[in-house]
Amino acid sequence: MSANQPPHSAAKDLIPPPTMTARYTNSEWAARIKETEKSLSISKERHPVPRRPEDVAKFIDHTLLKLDATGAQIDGLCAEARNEGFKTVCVRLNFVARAVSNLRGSPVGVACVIGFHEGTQDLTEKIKEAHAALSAGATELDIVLNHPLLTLPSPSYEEIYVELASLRNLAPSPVCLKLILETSQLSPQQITAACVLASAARFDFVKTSTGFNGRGASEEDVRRMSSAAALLAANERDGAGEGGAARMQVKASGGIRGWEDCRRMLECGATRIGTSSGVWIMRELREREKDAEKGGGWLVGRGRELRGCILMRRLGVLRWRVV
Ligand SMILES: O=C[C@H](O)COP(=O)(O)O
Repeated sequence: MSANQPPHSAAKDLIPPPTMTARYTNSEWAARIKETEKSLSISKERHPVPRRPEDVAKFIDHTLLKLDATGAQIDGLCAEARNEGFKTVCVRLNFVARAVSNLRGSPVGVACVIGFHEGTQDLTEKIKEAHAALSAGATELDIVLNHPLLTLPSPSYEEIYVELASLRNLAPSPVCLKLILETSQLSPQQITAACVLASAARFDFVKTSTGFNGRGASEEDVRRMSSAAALLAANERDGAGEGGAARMQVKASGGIRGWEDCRRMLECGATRIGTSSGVWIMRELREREKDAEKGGGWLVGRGRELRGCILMRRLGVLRWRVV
């Protein structure tokens, strides 16, 4: 099956399964979340970052979610994704079938946003959208968390979990499920809570932002999400928690405009980048490669004083620039 074929052979006839029932009460969830927050230590690790454009491309969801996007723009997006070797194109439901048809025969997947961008649609609506997206051939679903339920004075953890588990039930692996937290709307503790619930519902990714509400991805949020995912997976291995069988990954999205933003997110532990600037990032990387070929070079260090240096030689002059 190619990556952009419907994940279920009979996806067109798929009947949405019944919604899941609650797993724990709100106070039981609250205790689990509190325990996770207590044991959470935010990693300062610098994750290895690829540099070659063709390697970076595999981390990128090439995204076009503007409400006024046209069919021609979606065709262009798909052509760019094919050329660059991006991981997926990320589009709204009305363009999934078009993107699938454009990308047939290529390894580029099609991600569809669900509940975009507020996240407050009821579960039936989200299930309908997810079902339609899968039937049209989406391979990944980026679902917006109903974040107002998490920010209530008494958060509705039960309701959030039922929603996530029901969507996972509708879209089992290998469909890749990402939960968009909209971190700009959440406190650090609420971000941890969302990670606990997503992991318990066996989501593949937690994702920072829609790009339509408040600030986008931040290093702090990505580090917190990545550390929480690692802790939850370790707890699961020890039989002590609610973590997914596999470690959840982190998608950074919103406001990632150039290579420097992209690099910082990968270094903090993101393994997927959602951006509408993918082509510019690739262009920038290629220009850097050309610079290096002209006689300069990249020196990347992890010394105490310098995080990394670019050695550039232009007209026989050596120049150092701290990055
Ligand atoms: O999901 C991805 C975001 O919508 C992309 O946001 P951006 O347009 O700020 O790159």
